[in-house]
Amino acid sequence: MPGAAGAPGVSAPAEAPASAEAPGASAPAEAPASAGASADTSAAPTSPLLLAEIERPRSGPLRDIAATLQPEQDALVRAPLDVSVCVQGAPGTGKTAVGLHRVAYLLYAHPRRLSRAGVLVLGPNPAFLRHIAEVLPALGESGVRQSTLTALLDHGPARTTDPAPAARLKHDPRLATVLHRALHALTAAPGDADASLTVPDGSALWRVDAEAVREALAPIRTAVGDGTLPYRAGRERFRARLLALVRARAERRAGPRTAAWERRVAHGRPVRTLLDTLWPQARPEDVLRAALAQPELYAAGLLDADACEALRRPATSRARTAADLVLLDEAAGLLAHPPVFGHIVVDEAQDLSPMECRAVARRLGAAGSLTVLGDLAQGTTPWAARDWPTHLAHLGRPATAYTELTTGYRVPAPVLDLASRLLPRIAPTLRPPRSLRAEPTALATTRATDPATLAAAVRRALERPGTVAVLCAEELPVRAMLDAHGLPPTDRLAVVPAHLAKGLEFDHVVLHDPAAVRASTPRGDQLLYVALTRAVTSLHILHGGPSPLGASDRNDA
Ligand SMILES: Nc1ncnc2c1ncn2[C@@H]1O[C@H](COP(=O)(O)OP(=O)(O)OP(=O)(O)O)[C@@H](O)[C@H]1O
Repeated sequence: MPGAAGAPGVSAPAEAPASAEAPGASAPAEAPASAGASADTSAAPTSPLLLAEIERPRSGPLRDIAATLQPEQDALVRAPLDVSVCVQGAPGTGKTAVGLHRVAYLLYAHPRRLSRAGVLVLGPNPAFLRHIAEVLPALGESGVRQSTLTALLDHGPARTTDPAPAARLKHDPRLATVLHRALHALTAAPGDADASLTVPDGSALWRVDAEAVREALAPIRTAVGDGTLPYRAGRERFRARLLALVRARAERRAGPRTAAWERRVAHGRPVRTLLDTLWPQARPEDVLRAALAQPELYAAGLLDADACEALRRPATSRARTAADLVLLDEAAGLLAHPPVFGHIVVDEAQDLSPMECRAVARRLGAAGSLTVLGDLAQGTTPWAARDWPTHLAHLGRPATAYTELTTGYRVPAPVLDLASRLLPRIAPTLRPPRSLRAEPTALATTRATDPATLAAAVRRALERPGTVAVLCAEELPVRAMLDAHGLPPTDRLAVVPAHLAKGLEFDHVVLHDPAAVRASTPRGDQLLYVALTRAVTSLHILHGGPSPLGASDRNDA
């Protein structure tokens, strides 16, 4: 393993361990706080260099932190390539930064293996990808694919939406079995395969009887049935077996055959017709359509009648929802394996559904490893992870090493302490984070949400250096309020709906109407937790009702 001096942009801090150890030894137990390594820098004085670096005003996207990487972060960055790591971390503990520096380090340490196998960084949305886009190039790495999951799956856009119950069901891992059964039903069971093969060849006719065809088909069908062979590869293997049977008969009577003869027979009409009967061509859409048209047929023992009804869609429907794209990917994965990567970083992993986790797992090579970054407390999707062991199993790496980070670099202490009041409700097993930065005047609250108060709060924030964001439930009404007061969006001022703020950070945040943010989604407490934890320097909360989380109204941000 190269020494600290070698890796470009990933130099070890003075206190860093000399060699990389896998953080944590095993998958987390049910209560993750007790498992693996955990952060506690309470004894270490905070270096002025580190504080200056964190507090340097933002003028653009996330920066590299190579010069001030902390020992607990460095150990994660340098975990060996064949070790998958899961980092549970409170907001602003440096998970994203760690994941990106790990990519740079691994590419430095294993250039040939990883440039051949490829590295993928998955983020929750395009705004997040823009936020992190500069880090890897700054560390000297430009060949890494950075993508959202939807863009990676590449099954086109969603054209409509599912009712909530149907969407939840479609993200349920039992749908993998439903699709598998639907595909399996497309092939005739060997017992039903009463088809023989007759191949005309000049003046000869080569016959393979139905019994021999059945025998050829059975083991291939079993391999596809138990998931060891993709469907399309099964069809080609069946074709090859049929060809071998015809060739054996022809060679017994007429001597050796040529490669051209083999090609002609393998792709000629008799073999093609038999294949289409016993092993028809299938597209992902066919599998999904079949499964949703008659869910009760394929979901027996898995889903009850109500669930089947919620899933049902006429076979003629061309509707395509976001969840359908994930199911199409599952079906496509049954037909043929997608290209794989040598290492995948999954950021905001807590928000993936089990079916989305499977889409990630499909793209990880057999020898590949994962860096899973997330926070159970920030799970805002209806299917967000409730615990890591289950999630890591869906990601195909149940034995992933687990680490919990609790030292907050981004968010000042008064703000992080306020947000942490939500933790007993949203993630009771997690330990509250501890901010590295005291910043006693970082938090202000005002009991008013009207446009004039909002504009005044924004103007006050703009007087200070750095970026300003208004976080809110809905973007357009807030933009209209600011426009009316001569405050259009600029390089320094953004209006961001809370559900798109995940992973982002701003020097100053004005949180407009937290009650509306909370009410905007069933996992409103989690969304509020995200919104409360985006500020590096100041958070000003404008609220209409009782003070959020019992914060006393103060106007000193
Ligand atoms: N060692 C460090 N030195 C300097 N800055 C750091 C360090 N660690 C983290 N930071 C800074 O803290 C901020 C938060 O980091 P990051 O976005 O990686 O946190 P996160 O855990 O992914 O947060 P979230 O859960 O909100 O997505 C960033 O500005 C990052 O550069």
